[in-house]
Amino acid sequence: MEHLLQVEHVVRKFGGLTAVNDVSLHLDKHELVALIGPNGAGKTTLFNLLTGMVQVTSGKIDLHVDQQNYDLTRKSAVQIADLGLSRTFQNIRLFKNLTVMDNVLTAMTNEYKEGFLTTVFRLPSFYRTEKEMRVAAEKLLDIFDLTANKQTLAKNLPYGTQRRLEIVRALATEPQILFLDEPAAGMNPEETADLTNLIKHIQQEFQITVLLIEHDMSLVMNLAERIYVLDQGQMLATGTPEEIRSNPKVIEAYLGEGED
Ligand SMILES: Nc1ncnc2c1ncn2[C@@H]1O[C@H](COP(=O)(O)OP(=O)(O)OP(=O)(O)O)[C@@H](O)[C@H]1O
Repeated sequence: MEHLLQVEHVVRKFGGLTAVNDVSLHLDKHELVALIGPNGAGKTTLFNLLTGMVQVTSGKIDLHVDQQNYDLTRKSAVQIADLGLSRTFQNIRLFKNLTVMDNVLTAMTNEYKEGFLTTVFRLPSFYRTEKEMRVAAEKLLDIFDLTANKQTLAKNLPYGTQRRLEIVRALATEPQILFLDEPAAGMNPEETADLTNLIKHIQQEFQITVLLIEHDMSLVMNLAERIYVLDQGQMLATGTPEEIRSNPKVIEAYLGEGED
C-alpha cells in the first residue's frame, strides 16, 4: 500500500552542517505520529522540509492522494499548503492585533473545497459568503473552547490560549496532514492534559493525519500511535510508545536515566 506521505533518504545541509541526514519516514492516513529528539536533532528542519519552507539538499518527499502522486520536493510552501499540509510554529505566529475570530477567518479559503469542516459540520460545500465562513469558524472556536474570546485581540490572550488559536488557524485550512511544532511548549500540566485530549479529539473527528514535535513526554506517550526519534540529524529509532520507551539507544540519547 502506498503511504500518504513518503519521505526517502532526505538530506539537508547548511554549509558544513548536516541538519537532516538520510532520513526516511512515512505517514499513513489518520495516523497520529510523534517526532522526538534532543535539541538540535533536526526536528524543525524536517518540518520545514516537509512543508516546503526549506528545500532538500537530496532525497525525495512524495504525497499520495486520490490515486495521484505529488513530488513535494519540487513544490513551493504555498503549493504544499494547497495540497493540504498545514503547520503550526514553535514560536507563535498569530495576527496579534486582530481578534480571535478574524485570525481564524483569515486562515480560511473561500475557494471551492469539500473539506472536513463542510462534511463534519454539514456546511455548504464551499463558503459562498462571509456568514458561512463565520459559521464554520464558530464551530471550530467552540471545539477549542474559544467562543468567549472570539472578539478578544490575539495579543491579549494568555499564552496557552494563543497556542490553541494557532492550531485552530491551521485547522481552518482543512488540512489532510497537520504538523504541530511543540504544541504544548510553555503550557502548564493542566493545559497540556487538556491539549492532549483536544488533539486526539480533532484527529478522530476530522479524520486527519497529525505529526507532532514535542518535548513533553507525557503528551507524546499518551497520544502517539508511533514515534520517530531523531538524533544529530539521523533517525535513531522508530516504534510504538512502548518500544521507544524501552529502546536502550533512545534512553541513552534522549530520555535519560530516571525517565519512567
Ligand atoms: N537556517 C539554518 N541555517 C543554519 N543552520 C541551521 C538552520 N536551521 C537549522 N540549523 C541547524 O540545524 C540543526 C538542527 O536544528 P533544528 O532546529 O532543526 O533542531 P530541533 O531538533 O528542531 O531542535 P529544538 O528541539 O531545539 O527546536 C541545528 O544545529 C541548527 O543550528
